[in-house]
Amino acid sequence: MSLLEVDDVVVQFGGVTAVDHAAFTADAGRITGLIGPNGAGKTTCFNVISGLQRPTHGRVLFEGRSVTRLPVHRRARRGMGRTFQRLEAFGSLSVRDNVRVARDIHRGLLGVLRPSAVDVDGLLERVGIAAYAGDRADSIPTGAARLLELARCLAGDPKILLLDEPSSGLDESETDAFGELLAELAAEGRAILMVEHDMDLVMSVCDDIHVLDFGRVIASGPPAVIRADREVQRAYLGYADEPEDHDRANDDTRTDLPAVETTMSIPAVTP
Ligand SMILES: Nc1ncnc2c1ncn2[C@@H]1O[C@H](COP(=O)(O)OP(=O)(O)OP(=O)(O)O)[C@@H](O)[C@H]1O
Repeated sequence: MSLLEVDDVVVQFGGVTAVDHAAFTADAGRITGLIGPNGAGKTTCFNVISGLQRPTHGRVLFEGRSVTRLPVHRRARRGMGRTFQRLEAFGSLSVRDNVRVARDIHRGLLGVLRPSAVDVDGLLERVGIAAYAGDRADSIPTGAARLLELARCLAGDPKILLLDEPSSGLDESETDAFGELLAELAAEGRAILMVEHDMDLVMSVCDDIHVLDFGRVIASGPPAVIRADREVQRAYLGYADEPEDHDRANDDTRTDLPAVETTMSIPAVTP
């Protein structure tokens, strides 16, 4: 049984079908990528999983039980943690206090009665932003703010981490360190489901990948399978059968993923 199961989910906004009978899973101890072109329905799926969006049809199962009708905070209590594309920290609080607040909110009344085992400074150290602990959250670089989001999420000790564009704003060495941290978090038994546009990161850290296009899951599998999938290549690049038309693919306005072109283009044919 998978920790998280998205079962035949449909989301309609008026006449727009944002998610179209999507079904996929995320397992404990594994890193799962949810990828797809802009507007494919990735964030809407995250909203359905975390409880911000009620699906028009379908279910979300967590640990084998439906959470489809549970509000956000009750899903969080069950062990679902989420970061957002837009940074959500309290700007006027220090980095350390932001994580403290996240930890205490998660624990609710219990937090007042019993000290938490979550070591806030240890968490800052772990995600690599201990140097900013005393700084106001709105004064730190974007990459550090992105890692603060992760620390705030980890403060609730989630069983699954739902990460929305977690590497945006990170430089190359920060992204490498971030990939290693994700692998460690998964090795501890957490499930990680991430929406991510950096294909180098996705292809190097994910165990499983689900590809959405126009709200439908068009492919699921390990990175090597996804990389070779012709429908995925078509969805991302606008071509699959005519590699000589690469320049035309570059003009495809639905493709804003330059990293994909280097990592997912059809391998050159050697004579
Ligand atoms: N609240 C809304 N009302 C109407 N349409 C919406 C709403 N939210 C999303 N959509 C539409 O649903 C579709 C899926 O959007 P969504 O943001 O989930 O895609 P995405 O894959 O996360 O895109 P991106 O990579 O650009 O963040 C898009 O066509 C979008 O315009």
